[in-house]
Amino acid sequence: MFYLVVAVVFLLFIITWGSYRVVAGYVVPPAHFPKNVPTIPFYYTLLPLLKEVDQEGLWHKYLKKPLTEHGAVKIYFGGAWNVLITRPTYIAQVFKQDDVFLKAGNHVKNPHSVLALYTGENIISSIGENWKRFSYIVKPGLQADVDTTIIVKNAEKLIKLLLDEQARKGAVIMSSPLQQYTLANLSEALLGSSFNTIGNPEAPMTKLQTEIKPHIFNPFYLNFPMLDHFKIASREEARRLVRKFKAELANIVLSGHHHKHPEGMDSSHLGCRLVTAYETGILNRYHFEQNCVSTFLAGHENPQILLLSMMRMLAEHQDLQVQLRQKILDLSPEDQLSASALANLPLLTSVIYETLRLYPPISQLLNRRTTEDVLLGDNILLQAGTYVGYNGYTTNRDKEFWGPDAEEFRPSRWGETIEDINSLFRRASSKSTFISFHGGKRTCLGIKFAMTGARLSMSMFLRNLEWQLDPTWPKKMTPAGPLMPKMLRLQFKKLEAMES
Ligand code: HEM
Repeated sequence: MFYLVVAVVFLLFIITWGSYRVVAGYVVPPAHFPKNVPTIPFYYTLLPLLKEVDQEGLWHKYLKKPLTEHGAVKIYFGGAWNVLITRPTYIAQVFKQDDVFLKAGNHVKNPHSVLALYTGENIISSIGENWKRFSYIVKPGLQADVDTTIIVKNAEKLIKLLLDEQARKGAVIMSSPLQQYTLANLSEALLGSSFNTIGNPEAPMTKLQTEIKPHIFNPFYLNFPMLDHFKIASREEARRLVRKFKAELANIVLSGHHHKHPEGMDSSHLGCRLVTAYETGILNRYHFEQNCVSTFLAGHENPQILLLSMMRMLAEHQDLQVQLRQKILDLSPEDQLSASALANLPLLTSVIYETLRLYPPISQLLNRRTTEDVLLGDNILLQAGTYVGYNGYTTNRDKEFWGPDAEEFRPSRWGETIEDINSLFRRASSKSTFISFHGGKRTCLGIKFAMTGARLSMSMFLRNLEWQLDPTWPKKMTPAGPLMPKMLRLQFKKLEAMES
């Protein structure tokens, strides 16, 4: 009997200890993580699961103080503990020591997850020879001039759609029309095919995205990707949708583009380069699909979010909307639709940069892992294998660089002339105090397309429309994932130019 009791007690002890170790493995950071960096409580990551939250509200309550005081925190996200950094000098170090802080995308972190099936190995997530090969294919296509008449024509369609919606409902929820618009620009101007999205919510690319997104951004699986090891019915459905989406996207790019550019890899057209690379075996089917997906996501989501935030800012700052509209109308009608003339309009560029500074679409990114023990700054020791990421929302508001009003929307801080504005952009990027486009060797390759699209779109909107916030919009940001105004609702008025 005595031995039975001892055995039971021993067993209970082992079970309790084992469970504690498993739970503790999640709830507290690993022992080798730096002790001189504060820890964000584990439950922070679960808040979007428990109640309705707003990313900006969460930032003010939990992240702002420790991040501004220490420049780094330990945080649980994506099934692992990470060191999240924000101090510009730390970020500059990470961008510079790219091989020590090596990119580690979802396909490396959680290869079994639905997220990894979705994003996979592509130009954004890859490293080494694959990254060089993908860059060789994609970079010239993104650096070439695009046919801007496509963007103008799509903007005309969008404006009609917004006015119809306004007439029918008295206000417009902006995310879906802007997604349809940026998808049309991406497919027609960059890929040379057509997703046929504007005014067509049933278009396969829009519909599949709408179905996939709740699975991908489900905070439960984002935080506990290990659950994707199990055959859960909803996750199997998510896998089916992701596979369908990838196959359909690849087929649209292939069939929409076939033989349009006979010059193959000498072409500077992105769609042509991707298709030729696949047809000549430079890319296998997997890498072709994943690079189509990364182009699809980066190429439409970020521009969509930028337009959402910018329209919100101009709705909240009516004086600026009037001023910017006047600057555009002061240009000749041709220049109002010319990418180069608009690039020389200081106020337009400073409004875009200021929006991106305060509201970087990718506000937090945890996608690096140290390949060796390394000292971050003077005194934060990171062991090999530590996941590292950055929070651009905090870094872009660095008071030492941007001044005491760093949290205010003030486009004039960028300067009055286009030379001053561009020079501050370069200085802030090189000092890692403006990281909305990332930085260093892995800087965003789509800046030119994004800026051209944003300038032309704003010119078209301002020439034809006046807008304000719908007074019932609750001014909330998305709870997690890409940072944008949640369900932004605007009210539009048609301007005279439109009627003629
Ligand atoms: C406002 C618009 C945009 C913003 C704020 C933005 C931001 C970013 C950020 C933060 C990264 C780093 C991502 C990471 O490391 O995971 C990135 C990389 C990249 N972006 Fe963009 N992006 C924008 C538009 C675009 C567009 C329109 C394209 C066109 C397809 C594009 C293509 C890329 C590519 C190819 C990379 C990978 C560069 C590399 O690793 O070599 N981006 N972008």
